[in-house]
Amino acid sequence: MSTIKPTNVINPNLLRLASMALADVLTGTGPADAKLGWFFKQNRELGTKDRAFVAESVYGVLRRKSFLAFVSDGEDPRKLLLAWLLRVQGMSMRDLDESLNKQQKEWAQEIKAKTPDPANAAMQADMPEWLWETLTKQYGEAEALVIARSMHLPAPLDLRANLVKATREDVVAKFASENTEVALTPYSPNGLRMAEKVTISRHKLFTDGKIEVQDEGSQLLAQLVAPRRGEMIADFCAGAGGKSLAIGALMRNTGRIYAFDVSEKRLQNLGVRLKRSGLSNLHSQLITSEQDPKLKRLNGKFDRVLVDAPCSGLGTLRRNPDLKWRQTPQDIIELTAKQTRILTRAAKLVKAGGRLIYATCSLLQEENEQIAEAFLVANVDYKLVPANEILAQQQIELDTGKYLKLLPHLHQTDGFFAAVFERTA
Ligand SMILES: C[S@@+](CC[C@H](N)C(=O)[O-])C[C@H]1O[C@@H](n2cnc3c(N)ncnc32)[C@H](O)[C@@H]1O
Repeated sequence: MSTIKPTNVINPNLLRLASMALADVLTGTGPADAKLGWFFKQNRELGTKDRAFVAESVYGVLRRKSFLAFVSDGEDPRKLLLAWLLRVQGMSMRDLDESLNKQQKEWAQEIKAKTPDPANAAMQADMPEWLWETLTKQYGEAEALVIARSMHLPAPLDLRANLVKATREDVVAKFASENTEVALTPYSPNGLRMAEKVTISRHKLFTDGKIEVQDEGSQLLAQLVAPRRGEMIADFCAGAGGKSLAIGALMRNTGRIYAFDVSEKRLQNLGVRLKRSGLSNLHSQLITSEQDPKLKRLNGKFDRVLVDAPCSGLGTLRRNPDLKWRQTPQDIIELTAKQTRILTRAAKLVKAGGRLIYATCSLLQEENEQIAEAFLVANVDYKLVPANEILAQQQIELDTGKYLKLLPHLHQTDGFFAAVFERTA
């Protein structure tokens, strides 16, 4: 839904700046969020509203790029931006009249006149051909289209109450006292969903560590790990610690969590979040790869090992729409090989009777079911534990079968997949 108020925001200079930011992002040479961060550093004079406009328009164009390229006859960022305002945001020529020069007004007329062929499903889905074909093979055309379209909308802002410092009720009461509308997430017992986007990073609840930003789906993965107090847990691909922190809180700061990752920068971010969280049961450890010799002494030591594997991220297109244009079929082949290597190594860390949880934020069977099934064939000392049974034990009413499979249009979360294996010997 548009938050842009044309009359008080858009002006020719802002359109120019947004086009520049978009041009940079469209080079595809790096993630959109990093490119935008760099752009804002170069343009420090931009105020909050102007930044919001630039970010919203860049992400808006990325979500609908193939449709917008069709109606604007190419990938000129100035035309794409105009097309987004007119054809996606529903602005009229009158709304934009004072912001456009003569040439832009001519472009706008042309953009308004073009209509794509309604039978072109890949354009309706707004995906590259290879991805659209893969999804239709997997889900059938009708469901693939619903999934693709659900990714055209931005994600809501989800929070997790940090049980070490506050209950969900405390957090709701605080927001209510400020007249900030917030709903309880339907599945995660500790989650909250903001009715509107707010700048949460300066809110006292956030700076005090009583809340964290975390998609409800990601919170559910921590629930699927089902850690018990006092246990030894490994988060093998911990990144900036979204799931490690949620697991630590579920354990009420008892036991020990090892947060491994190959990225020093991500582990540094985890350190900042860890300080705010008040947890003292989390130990982060940089590794060189899944074969790092440091891991050897930990073989067979863990009750739970989570592998939140590096993946295509195609389940997060609401937040990272650039991924659908940046990923290639070759990337998927390389990722699946890496996922298998990481899962195979991480499995050695699990003790007999312990569990290994494999998770991705991908929509593709190649990265999900196929990895899980091949793992079970190659590792006869593991058996599958149905995800629906684990969630039911946690009093979470969510049954997606033996695997956890979350989709935005069904669960209002990012797209996630998870499989749980138990070590039998
Ligand atoms: C999906 S992200 C993890 C997100 C994180 N678990 C969270 O909840 O915020 C995948 C992570 O795997 C890490 N990674 C990539 N290759 C790895 C490897 N060989 N061993 C361990 N971690 C790896 C990446 O640096 C990245 O942080």
